[in-house]
Amino acid sequence: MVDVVKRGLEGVVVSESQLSTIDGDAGRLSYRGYAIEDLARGASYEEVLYLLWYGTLPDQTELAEFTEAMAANREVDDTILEITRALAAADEEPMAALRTVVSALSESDSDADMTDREGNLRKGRRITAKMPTIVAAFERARRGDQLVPPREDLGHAENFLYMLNNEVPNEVVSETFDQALVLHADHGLNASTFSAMVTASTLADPRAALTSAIGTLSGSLHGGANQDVMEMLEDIDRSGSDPLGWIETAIDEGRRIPGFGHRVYSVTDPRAKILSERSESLGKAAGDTKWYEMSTAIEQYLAEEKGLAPNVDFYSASTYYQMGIPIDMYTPIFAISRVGGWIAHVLEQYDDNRLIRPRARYVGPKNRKFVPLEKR
Ligand SMILES: CC(=O)SCCNC(=O)CCNC(=O)[C@H](O)C(C)(C)COP(=O)(O)OP(=O)(O)OC[C@H]1O[C@@H](n2cnc3c(N)ncnc32)[C@H](O)[C@@H]1OP(=O)(O)O
Ligand SMILES: O=C([O-])CC(=O)C(=O)O
Repeated sequence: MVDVVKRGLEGVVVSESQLSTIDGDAGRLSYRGYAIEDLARGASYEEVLYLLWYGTLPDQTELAEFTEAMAANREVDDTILEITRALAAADEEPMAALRTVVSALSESDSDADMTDREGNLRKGRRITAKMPTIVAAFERARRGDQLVPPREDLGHAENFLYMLNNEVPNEVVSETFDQALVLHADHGLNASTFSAMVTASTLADPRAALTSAIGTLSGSLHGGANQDVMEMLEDIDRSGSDPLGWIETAIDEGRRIPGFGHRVYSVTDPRAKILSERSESLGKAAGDTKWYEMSTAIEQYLAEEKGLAPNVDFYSASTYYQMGIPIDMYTPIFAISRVGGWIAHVLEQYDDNRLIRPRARYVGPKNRKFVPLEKR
C-alpha cells in the first residue's frame, strides 16, 4: 500500500475542539459559537479569555473577579526583568527575547501538577498577565527608557500601552488595541497552536508548550507576516514607486506578498475586514490615510489579478503603525493575544490526551551495505 502524503497536513483533521470554527469559503470565524464580529464589537479581551478558558461569557461578577486576578498577576520579578534587560542590551530579536523570557518564567512559578486543570488555568492566567509586561519592558529597555511597572486599575490592553509609552492611551487607541487582541486570540489549529498541542501531547508542562508556540508564531509564513507587511509598505513608500507596479514586480519575481493568502480562507479573512476599518478610522482621525489607501489599492489589485485575499496580518500592520507601535513589536503583540488560545488548546489536549506522532513516507536509500570507517 502506498502512503499518501498530505503536505503541510492540509485538510487533515487531527482532533476535536470546542474553541473556534472557521468557514474558509464564507469568510466566517467564531469563538465557542459567537461570531467574531459580535465579540470584536462588544467584548473585551478579558471577556474573550474567560470565554475561551471557561466555555461561557462571564457575568459582571465573574468578569470583575477574573479581571482583578489577571491584573494582580502582571508584575514580574527582578530576575525576569534582569533577563529581559540583558536580552535587550544584546539586541536580541523581540520574538526570541519573548520566547526566552516566557521559558524563564518557570523559575518563579508554582502549580507543578500538569494533570490539575485548575492549576493549569492559574498558570495560564499568570503567564497571560505577565506577557505584556515582558514585551513592554523589553521595548523600553532597548530604547534606554526606564521601565514602567504595570497598573492594576487599567484593562489588559490599556495597561500594555501604558507600560509601553508611560502614558495612559486615549479611548480610541485603547479600544482599537483591545479589539485587535480579541481578533487574534484564537484561530483553530494554526501552526503555533498545533505546535503547542504537540508539545503538550508529550505531557510536557504548559510553559514548554507556550515556548514552542512562540517560536512557531515568529516565522514569516505565520505571525511574523505582520511585521513584514509594514516593512513592505514602508519600502514601497520610501522607493516612491507606484505600489501596484512594486507588487507586480514582486509577484513576477516569484515573491510572496506578506499579509495575503491563507491555508483555510479562500476569501477575505473576516478579521482583516474589521482591522481595515480600524486602519481607515485611525488614518482619518490623524488626517492622513496614506497607509490605508496604499493597503486597499494592493488588496484590490491582488484580488483582481491573482485571486489573493488579505489575512489578519495585512491590516493589523497599518493599524499598529498608526498607533505609534514599533514595527518589530507587532508579532510579540500577536503573541500576547494568541497566548489565550494556546492555553485553551493545551487544556483541551491534556483533557483528552493522546501523543501526537504522525509518520513520514521514507524515500531515502535502502539496504545499504555498511562500510567501516577505516575503509571509507
Ligand atoms: C496569522 C497567519 O498566520 S495568516 C498567514 C500569514 N502569512 C503570510 O501572510 C505570508 C504570505 N502568505 C503565504 O505564504 C501563504 O498564503 C500561506 C503560508 C499563508 C498559506 O500557504 P499554503 O496554504 O501552503 O498555500 P500555498 O503556499 O500552497 O499557496 C497556494 C498558491 O497561492 C499562491 N500564494 C499564496 N499566498 C501568496 C502570497 N502571499 N503571495 C503570492 N502568492 C501567494 C502560491 O504561490 C500558490 O500558487 P501556486 O499554486 O501557483 O504555486
Ligand atoms: O489559521 C492560520 O493558519 C493562521 C491564522 O490566521 C492565525 O493563526 O490567526
